[in-house]
Amino acid sequence: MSKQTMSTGKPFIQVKNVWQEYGDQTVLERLDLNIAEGEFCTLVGASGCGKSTFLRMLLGQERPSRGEILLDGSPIAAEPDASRGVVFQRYSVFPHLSVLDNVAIGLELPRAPLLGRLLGGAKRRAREEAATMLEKVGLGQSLKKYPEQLSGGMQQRLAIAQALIMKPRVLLLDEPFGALDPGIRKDMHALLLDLWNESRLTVFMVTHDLSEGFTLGTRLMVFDRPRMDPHAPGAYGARITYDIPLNEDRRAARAAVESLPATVTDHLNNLAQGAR
Ligand SMILES: Nc1ncnc2c1ncn2[C@@H]1O[C@H](COP(=O)(O)OP(=O)(O)OP(=O)(O)O)[C@@H](O)[C@H]1O
Repeated sequence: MSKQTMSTGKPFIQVKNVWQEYGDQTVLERLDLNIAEGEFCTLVGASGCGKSTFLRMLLGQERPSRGEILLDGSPIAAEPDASRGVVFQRYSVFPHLSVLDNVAIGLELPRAPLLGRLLGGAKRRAREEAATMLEKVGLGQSLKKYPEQLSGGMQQRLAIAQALIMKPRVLLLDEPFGALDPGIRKDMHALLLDLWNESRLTVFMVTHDLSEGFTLGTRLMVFDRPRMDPHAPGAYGARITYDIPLNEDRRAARAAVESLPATVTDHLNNLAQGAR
């Protein structure tokens, strides 16, 4: 499927009347979404309105209290599996493994569950595959280093390589660049778009940076709590109050921000700032 003509066929992911409640706190309510394969969804909204909760449900780490999420027409697996990769804001790499081993281990463990590590030719192939992926994310010169010897941006490149080596169909990113300097973030945007452009990867990315959301996304989703009862703060959950399709062309995405009514952009900016 070309990224230029996002599929209009059967949705890849269907979110049907999904709610998430913890005790008497409703965090999310009535989420209804259809997502085509290859879409790049950016998720913004005030702190605590359930964006990470939504990602955890997509990952299969949590089940919705009500409703269902379908992937290719079937209920999403109840546990994380190789079809979905995840990158968090804080580096989730293994500190005691080299850069190369951090990526190769993802290939080795599932293929050799008893031994833990592959041997001989299979091991060599896994390491070659890992090295190629690391080259792609710009870490080809750092294969023997350890995570503590890498900068923050390099560690996030490593985390992305670790997720992508498993060839997931869905990549979940929870504020992956939140801890990085602005210059490094720009490099990371370019890297992520390159990786996305050359794959059918469907991306969900939480960000507190609205311009990042508009720059990267083909679709921007705003989480907000439109109803609030001061006497029962947990009574109502957040919903997706804006679901804005963005053009493939990045410049057009920027134009979309400019063409929004000022009241909408002000509201979105307030939400994004409230989230910091
Ligand atoms: N396992 C849980 N048990 C109880 N409450 C939870 C649980 N997970 C999340 N919550 C609550 O759900 C709400 C939403 O949390 P979540 O982390 O999804 O928000 P968020 O939009 O990602 O926030 P932020 O932008 O600050 O990361 C919060 O009030 C949080 O305390």
